[in-house]
Amino acid sequence: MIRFKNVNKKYKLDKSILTAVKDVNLEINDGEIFGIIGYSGAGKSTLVRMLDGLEAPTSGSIEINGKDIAKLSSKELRSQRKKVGMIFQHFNLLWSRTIQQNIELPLEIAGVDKEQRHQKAEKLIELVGLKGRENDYPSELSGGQKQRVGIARALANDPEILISDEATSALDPQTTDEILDLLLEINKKLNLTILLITHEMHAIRKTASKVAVMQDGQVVESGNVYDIFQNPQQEITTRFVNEDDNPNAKDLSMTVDEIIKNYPNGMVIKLTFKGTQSQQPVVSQMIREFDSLELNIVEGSIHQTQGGSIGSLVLQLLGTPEDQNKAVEYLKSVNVEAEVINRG
Ligand SMILES: Nc1ncnc2c1ncn2[C@@H]1O[C@H](COP(=O)(O)OP(=O)(O)OP(=O)(O)O)[C@@H](O)[C@H]1O
Repeated sequence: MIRFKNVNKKYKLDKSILTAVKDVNLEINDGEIFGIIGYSGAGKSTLVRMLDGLEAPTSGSIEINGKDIAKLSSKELRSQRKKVGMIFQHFNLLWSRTIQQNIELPLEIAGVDKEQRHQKAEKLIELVGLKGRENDYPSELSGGQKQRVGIARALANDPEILISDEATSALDPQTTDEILDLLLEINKKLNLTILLITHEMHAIRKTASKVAVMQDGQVVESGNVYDIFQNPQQEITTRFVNEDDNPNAKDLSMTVDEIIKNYPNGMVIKLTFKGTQSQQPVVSQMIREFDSLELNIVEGSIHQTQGGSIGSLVLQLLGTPEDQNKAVEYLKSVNVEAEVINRG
């Protein structure tokens, strides 16, 4: 477990003192993906530097598995730092080294022999999906592939914690999603604790189970990602949630009148998902259950969080009126909110 206890970090400037981190208290459980979100200057990197032992808090403490990092001897700190892997926005790869050599670098520094280094790098290359590219140079890779090398290198020393510091900020949306999927896979496979530092709520929604929102050095809101998406308390959190095109923040693109005009037949219903684990089986089960039932998707916007699906789906149900009614009852019985917009 990682524990930030009343952590403050102040910097002495020429004529004043700048508080970069103020009274931060956080607990991050083993194996959890924990997001820290904030705009530039919020104090995220300062937190990370303190967690990696590069800087000490001005007051308060940061503990990893019960040990205060600031109190470790330099030898203990070196061995502790091996347990923390880092990936960065600009990858920080060595351009004169091949992919394999980049991944082997931390093992070389740790004094691991050549054969073991090779074996380990091969496994990691496979894990991050870069088999066949071992002898390429970073300049020959796309941004997403470079980040895969960064991830493999960060895992070389079998860390317990992976810090992702804006690791997807330089990538396009599709590549971002591929890297986030890889982080999720690694988290599950290796039971790795991942600290996801970002200014993108999308990255948090897709991967993290908990999140802390930082502003001016303080954690202004924290909790389960799903709850925070449903009900943000602070203005800044609402802004982040809306930036992610949150389906809760938007009404349907068609008005009810337009829906009725465009879909005059059958029954039109709006389903609202609030943390449903999977909406597809619910809908396909419903069609299978009632023989005469057919459906058209009118519109919808559903996003996935680690706590389940959120959003809404408007469906036109065709079939006997009896089956339409039974379908609505069925949806209610599986805890899906179903509002009848129109009966044709
Ligand atoms: N070594 C330092 N000396 C003085 N001030 C610093 C130092 N490091 C950070 N700061 C200040 O602390 C505040 C928090 O900076 P920090 O880099 O932690 O924010 P951030 O959320 O990581 O932003 P970014 O994403 O832009 O890096 C900023 O006002 C910054 O100018």
